[in-house]
Amino acid sequence: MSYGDKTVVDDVSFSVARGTIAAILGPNGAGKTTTIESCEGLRTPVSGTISLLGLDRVAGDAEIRRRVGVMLQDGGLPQAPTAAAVLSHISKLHRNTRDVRELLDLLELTDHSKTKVRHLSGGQRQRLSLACALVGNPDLVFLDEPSAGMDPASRRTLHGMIRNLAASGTTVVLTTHLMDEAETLADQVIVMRDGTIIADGPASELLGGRSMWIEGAHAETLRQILSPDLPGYEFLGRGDQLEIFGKNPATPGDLAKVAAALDRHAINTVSVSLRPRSLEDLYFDLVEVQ
Ligand SMILES: Nc1ncnc2c1ncn2[C@@H]1O[C@H](COP(=O)(O)OP(=O)(O)OP(=O)(O)O)[C@@H](O)[C@H]1O
Repeated sequence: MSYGDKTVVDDVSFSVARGTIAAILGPNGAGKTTTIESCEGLRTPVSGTISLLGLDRVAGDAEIRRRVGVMLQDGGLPQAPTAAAVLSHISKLHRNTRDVRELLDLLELTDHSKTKVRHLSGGQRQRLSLACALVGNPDLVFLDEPSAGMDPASRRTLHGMIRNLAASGTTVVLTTHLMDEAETLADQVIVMRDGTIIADGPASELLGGRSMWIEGAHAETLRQILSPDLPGYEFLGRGDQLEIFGKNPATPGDLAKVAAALDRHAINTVSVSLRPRSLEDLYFDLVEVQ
C-alpha cells in the first residue's frame, strides 16, 4: 500500500482463523490502520490479494459489506443526526440485524439516544461507533483502537462483548496500543513496525516464558558484568531495570547464578526476581529496542 511514491505497508501477509480474536499491535505510523482499512475496502492496495470470509475483497464486495462490521479509528459517524437515528440507519443496510434498542442499552447509550452525535462525549461516540459495527450481526468485525477514549467501565463492557462475539463464531480483528487489552483478549498477536509484520503467532506461544529481572542498578553496567557469566542469554536494559532471558524459561537455579554473580561483584540492587514475560515485554523487545 502506497501513498504517492511512499510505500507504507509492504510484504504483509497474515490470516486469522474464524471465531478467533487477532490483535494488531505496533507503534504510531506502523501501518495498522492502513492494513485494516485495506481489508475493509476503504483503501486500494497497489498489489496483493485480500480475502475475507472466503471471498475475494474486490469481487465479493457486496456480500462482504453485508457480513462485515467496521469500527473506524476516527469514528467516521455523521455528526448531525441523533445516536439512535445513525444506528437505525446503519441497521437498515444489513439483512440480519440486532435490536437497535437492545444494543443502545447494552452500550449504555439509551439516555443519549436522542443526542446529536456531535454532542456526544468522546467515549459515547466510541460506543456508538462500536454499536454501528455490531448492529448487522457481522461474521467478521474490524475494530480500530476500539477502547480509545473509553472509561474503565465501558472498556470492561467492550471486552465482554468482544469475547462474546468470538464465542458465538464472529472473527474479530482489532488494533490497540493497550498491551493488557491485547493480552486479555487476543488469540493471535500480530506486531507491525515500519509497514511490515515483525511477529505473528498465537498469543500463548509468543508470550510463553519467564525471565529474570534486576531492578535498582544501572542496566548497562549490569549487562557488562553479568554477560560473561551467562552465555546464551539476552540482556534487555531499561534505565534501572535489566531483563535477562534465555531460550528456555528462567529457573530458580538461573536466578541463584545471577544472585551469586551480583554478590561476587558487590553490586547492590533493589530486587532480583523471576517473572512471566508479558506482552509488553515482547512488544518492547520487538519494537522499541533494536
Ligand atoms: N492518506 C494518507 N496520505 C499519506 N500518508 C498517509 C496517509 N494515511 C496514512 N499515511 C502514512 O502511512 C503510515 C502508516 O499510517 P497508519 O495510519 O496506517 O499507521 P498506524 O499504525 O495505524 O498508526 P497509529 O497507531 O498512529 O494509528 C504513516 O506514516 C502515515 O503518515
